[in-house]
Amino acid sequence: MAEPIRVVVTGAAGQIAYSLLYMIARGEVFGKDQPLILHLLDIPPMVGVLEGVVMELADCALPLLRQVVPTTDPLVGFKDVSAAFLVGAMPRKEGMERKDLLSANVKIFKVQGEALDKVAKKEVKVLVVGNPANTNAFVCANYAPSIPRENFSAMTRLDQNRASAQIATKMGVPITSVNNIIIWGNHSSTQYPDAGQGKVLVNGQWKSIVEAVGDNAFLEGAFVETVQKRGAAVIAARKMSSAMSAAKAACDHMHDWWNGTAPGQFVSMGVFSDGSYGSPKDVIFSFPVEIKNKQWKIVGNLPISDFAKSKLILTGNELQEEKNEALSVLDSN
Ligand SMILES: NC(=O)C1=CN([C@@H]2O[C@H](COP(=O)(O)OP(=O)(O)OC[C@H]3O[C@@H](n4cnc5c(N)ncnc54)[C@H](O)[C@@H]3O)[C@@H](O)[C@H]2O)C=CC1
Ligand SMILES: O=C(O)CCC(=O)C(=O)O
Repeated sequence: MAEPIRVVVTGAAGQIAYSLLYMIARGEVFGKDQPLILHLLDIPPMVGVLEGVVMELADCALPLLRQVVPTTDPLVGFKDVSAAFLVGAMPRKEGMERKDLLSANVKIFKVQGEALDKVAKKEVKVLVVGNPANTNAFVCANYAPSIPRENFSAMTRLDQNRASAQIATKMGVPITSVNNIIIWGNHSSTQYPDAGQGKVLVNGQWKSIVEAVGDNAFLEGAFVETVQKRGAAVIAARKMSSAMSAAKAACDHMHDWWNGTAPGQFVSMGVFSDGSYGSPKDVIFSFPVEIKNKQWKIVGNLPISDFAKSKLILTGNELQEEKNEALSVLDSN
């Protein structure tokens, strides 16, 4: 069997981590033959809860889990890690937009970027889940200059999964019969869920979603809005934000980064923009990517409708504004 790798989950005493840790430790991300040392990072007031999580992980009796390292010190939490799930942050409450969390949360990602820079493996893959995820990932990368920028990403996979589930329901097919739906831009209500390149398996044949659904008003209206507002709908219903589905999406994201995407299939990830598709450069923008040998590549030359272009501009502008605001918060500290 391979040597164990070290994987850190921040916000390890929180609700997403409660589902996420189990999925990782079962081997659902890095493989069923990859032993793991899990680092659990949270803040001092959560030490008691963290102890409970450590007890439960032991009681799960998981064969791949070789050691658990609970800590409140980022320099211990990030030491020698190969993969980092940055979940720990303040979640929004009903009535807030995710960007309302900016001033509180960007400071966390500055400290964590600095710690990653000092003690993580240089090839570490970093997935930012804590909101506002795109801008937090931007901040984290900026404070970790010795780690390649390509190693930082933000999670829009939950939005992709939500969008695929909407289409599967509409078409009455299993979720495995839907692929290549794209989430463009920010993990916020300006994101653009785009079914334009998507495919659906109907009666044994892969067809374009646009043709199979045959309802543009739906694809440009209710479908987009449902996905954009799904996080808020879950908060309104549960009085807490999405957790089980967020944990599953984080596993999907890191799994595909680690293991690659199937030929012809792409997934959505927030990554540093190179200006593709008219997006602003140097913000963390969600694009369709293909992954090989643990390296992602933006899928190029996809046809984009005028409707889609206008949506991409909107979400790109928001990311540019968030980036400026984050930089001014950090400057004033
Ligand atoms: N990108 C996405 O699709 C999604 C993002 N989220 C975001 O994920 C974040 C976490 O959500 P939940 O687990 O539900 O929240 P939670 O409140 O249950 O847990 C957050 C945990 O982070 C810890 N924490 C706070 N500051 C920390 C720091 N500096 N270092 C380490 N840990 C720290 C807290 O003590 C707490 O244990 C929120 O920002 C939420 O908005 C949630 C769902 C989906
Ligand atoms: O919506 C939020 O602010 C928290 C959870 C989240 O990001 C989501 O469910 O998409």
